[in-house]
Amino acid sequence: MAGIFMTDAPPPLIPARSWAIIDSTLREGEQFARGNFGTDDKVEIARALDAFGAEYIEVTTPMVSEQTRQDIRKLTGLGLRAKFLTHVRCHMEDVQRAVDTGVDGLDLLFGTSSFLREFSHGKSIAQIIDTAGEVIGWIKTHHPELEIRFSAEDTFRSEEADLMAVYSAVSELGVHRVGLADTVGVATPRQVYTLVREVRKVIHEGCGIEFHGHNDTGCAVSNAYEAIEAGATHIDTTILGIGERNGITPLGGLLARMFTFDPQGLIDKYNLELLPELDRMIARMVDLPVPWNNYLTGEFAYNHKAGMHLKAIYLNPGAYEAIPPGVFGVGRRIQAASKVTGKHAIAYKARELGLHYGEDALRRVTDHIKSLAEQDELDDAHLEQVLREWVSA
Ligand SMILES: CC(=O)SCCNC(=O)CCNC(=O)[C@H](O)C(C)(C)COP(=O)(O)OP(=O)(O)OC[C@H]1O[C@@H](n2cnc3c(N)ncnc32)[C@H](O)[C@@H]1OP(=O)(O)O
Ligand SMILES: O=C(O)CCC(=O)C(=O)O
Ligand SMILES: [Mg+2]
Repeated sequence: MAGIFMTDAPPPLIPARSWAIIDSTLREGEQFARGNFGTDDKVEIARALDAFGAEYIEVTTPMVSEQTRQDIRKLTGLGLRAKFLTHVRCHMEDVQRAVDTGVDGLDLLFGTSSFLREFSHGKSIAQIIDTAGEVIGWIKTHHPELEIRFSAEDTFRSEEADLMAVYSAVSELGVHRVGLADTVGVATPRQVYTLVREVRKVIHEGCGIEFHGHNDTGCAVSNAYEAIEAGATHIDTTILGIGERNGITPLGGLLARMFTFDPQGLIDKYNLELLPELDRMIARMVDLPVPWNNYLTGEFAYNHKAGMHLKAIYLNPGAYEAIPPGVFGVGRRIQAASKVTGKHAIAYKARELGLHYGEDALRRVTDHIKSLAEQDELDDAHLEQVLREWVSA
């Protein structure tokens, strides 16, 4: 057994240092149905993400309103360690407004699918490349200190030849990162893996690759994982996954997935025990509960109930847990008094109370508890009462 990770851990397949989080709760999260953060909320979110250790915080474009522009200035003036990026259209006016906000970089985007070319901005691929040249050239001349990312919005419904033309053009213009966005959540993990590998071939060596994945078909976490496996360097997340429609890769889901490959790397990089606070903070701000089955922090994410599980859990929690909850600041709940319980769990509970049963008595009290629980769940007090009554029966 190797420490808290229960097994002779294999060497990490994907080192945590090979990728970074761009948390977009303050951008994509503002596009969530109930994401309407005031200035104080934004400051609280940014400070919490910074305390957690998020490498980047993405904020909404200053084009939204004068208040948004002032809020960005306030956030970038907080002196946080996390870098701020603002998400702007690949458009001169937007960029010129954005460079004044104190951010560390600009996340440019331009839709490349036929849907967005026809129904959003109306530009051809050649016009997109020309505009990108003008905009990126201007930023590099006037603000060489800024990180520049260029994303082909709706990447996974775009023609591959168009994508390669756009990505190689912006790479030659010297962007720091290119973005692949699964804007409508339609990509499969294999498509994400393949496309990231293809994009890597047409961009310069030091160019990062960012992945942004929506969760419409339930693949946002798997797709982010495949992107990393294929060589992506940055993943967009939001706290609780909030975003347009049903949202994007949740921070907690990404952490859970990646923890299994390099636990120590994640522990070194982030203050993981702050995750429950982050989830609760956003739940409060959007006035919704943390989902019961939320990754790591949901009320029942670490609830153990079946007798076969409980027997093993008491001996070694790793038998039925991939990730030790304590690392993420959460506890486990052992639900021993249910109809699906078994004698080992009951014996364990009894021992905790200093009670001991012979084998026959243990079988009988277990069956009694199972039949009581058929009618209604027993709470701990009721279980204790039954165990005490039956030991002397
Ligand atoms: C998938 C995503 O999440 S992308 C990010 C989405 N984020 C946002 O929309 C940020 C919040 N948006 C806003 O506040 C507003 O939409 C603004 C300020 C950006 C623009 O507002 P308006 O000028 O009123 O335009 P409106 O929102 O109705 O339409 C979108 C405009 O952006 C243009 N556009 C869309 N994508 C791009 C792009 N990548 N580069 C340049 N222009 C673009 C459209 O052509 C349209 O402009 P048009 O009226 O000249 O055709
Ligand atoms: O800029 C990006 O890469 C992502 C934009 C976005 O939110 C999306 O495409 O869903
Ligand atoms: Mg999005």
